[in-house]
Amino acid sequence: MDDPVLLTGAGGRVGQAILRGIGEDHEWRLLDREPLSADRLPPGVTDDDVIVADVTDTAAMVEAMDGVGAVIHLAGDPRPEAPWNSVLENNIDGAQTAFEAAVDAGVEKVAFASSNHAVSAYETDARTPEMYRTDDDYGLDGTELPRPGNLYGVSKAAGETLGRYYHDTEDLSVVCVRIGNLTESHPPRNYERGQAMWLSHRDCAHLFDRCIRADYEYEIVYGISDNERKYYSIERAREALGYDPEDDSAAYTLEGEPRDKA
Ligand SMILES: NC(=O)C1=CN([C@@H]2O[C@H](COP(=O)(O)OP(=O)(O)OC[C@H]3O[C@@H](n4cnc5c(N)ncnc54)[C@H](O)[C@@H]3O)[C@@H](O)[C@H]2O)C=CC1
Ligand SMILES: O=C1O[C@H](COP(=O)(O)O)[C@@H](O)[C@H](O)[C@H]1O
Repeated sequence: MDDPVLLTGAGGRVGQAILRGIGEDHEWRLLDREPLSADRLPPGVTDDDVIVADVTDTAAMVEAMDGVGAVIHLAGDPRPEAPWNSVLENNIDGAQTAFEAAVDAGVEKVAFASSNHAVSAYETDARTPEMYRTDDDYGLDGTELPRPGNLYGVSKAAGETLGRYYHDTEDLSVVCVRIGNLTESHPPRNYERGQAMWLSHRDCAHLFDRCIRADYEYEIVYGISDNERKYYSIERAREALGYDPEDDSAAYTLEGEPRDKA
């Protein structure tokens, strides 16, 4: 596809993992409410391609979407403990503004950054920590109802529902990626939950590349690496998007050391 991709929240952890991995593979328009320093821009992207704006600003969002082929919507409050006023404004209002602006501008597809916290209440006391281990069969595949464990998770479930609404009423192609736990270089240390839902930087970049390139209607997929410990299925991401991850937290010790060097 030749049209630029709008990436909101471009200066954050997920945005930078995407740009470092596939920054040279697409034309970009980058949006964040914080200015982006030159070291956060991929080669060929200049300040002219950067918009400093809040995702709740309708006029700025409509302008940012002009001529865009696809949107990766990451901007929001990522804190599991975030208070209601923040997730209401940044995550729910922000997502609604992004989807509506995409429709207004005739954008074809939107990838929405959802979260494991949209379903974290499935991790009951009776199921944990066993469900984080390889010898346990309990799993989620994206067809289950949301079951948030906090208000941040509620906001992500709301974003998924907004995506469903804009798909059904406006024919917008929407993929909701329930991202696990993104860390660089090694999985989260001494944290079984984090190792079960690890998303490496290169798998993150590849997954969102597939969100830009694949054809889909409405999808909910899990965004994790191919971890041996996983309780989230990545089959739908493979089938609908052509996701083919390379990493597995089992290649590291619980302390995060590569096993071939341990
Ligand atoms: N990092 C992770 O492991 C996970 C992240 N996610 C989701 O992915 C998205 C990105 O997360 P991170 O990169 O980790 O967060 P981050 O905090 O590192 O980056 C978020 C970026 O969005 C910008 N932003 C926040 N609110 C904004 C607003 N109202 N308008 C414009 N820009 C705004 C911030 O300035 C920041 O650059 C979030 O929606 C988060 O909920 C979901 C699951 C796991
Ligand atoms: O949605 C998110 O999830 C990850 C993993 O959650 P955690 O509670 O196990 O740390 C979190 O690190 C990230 O900040 C958040 O946006």
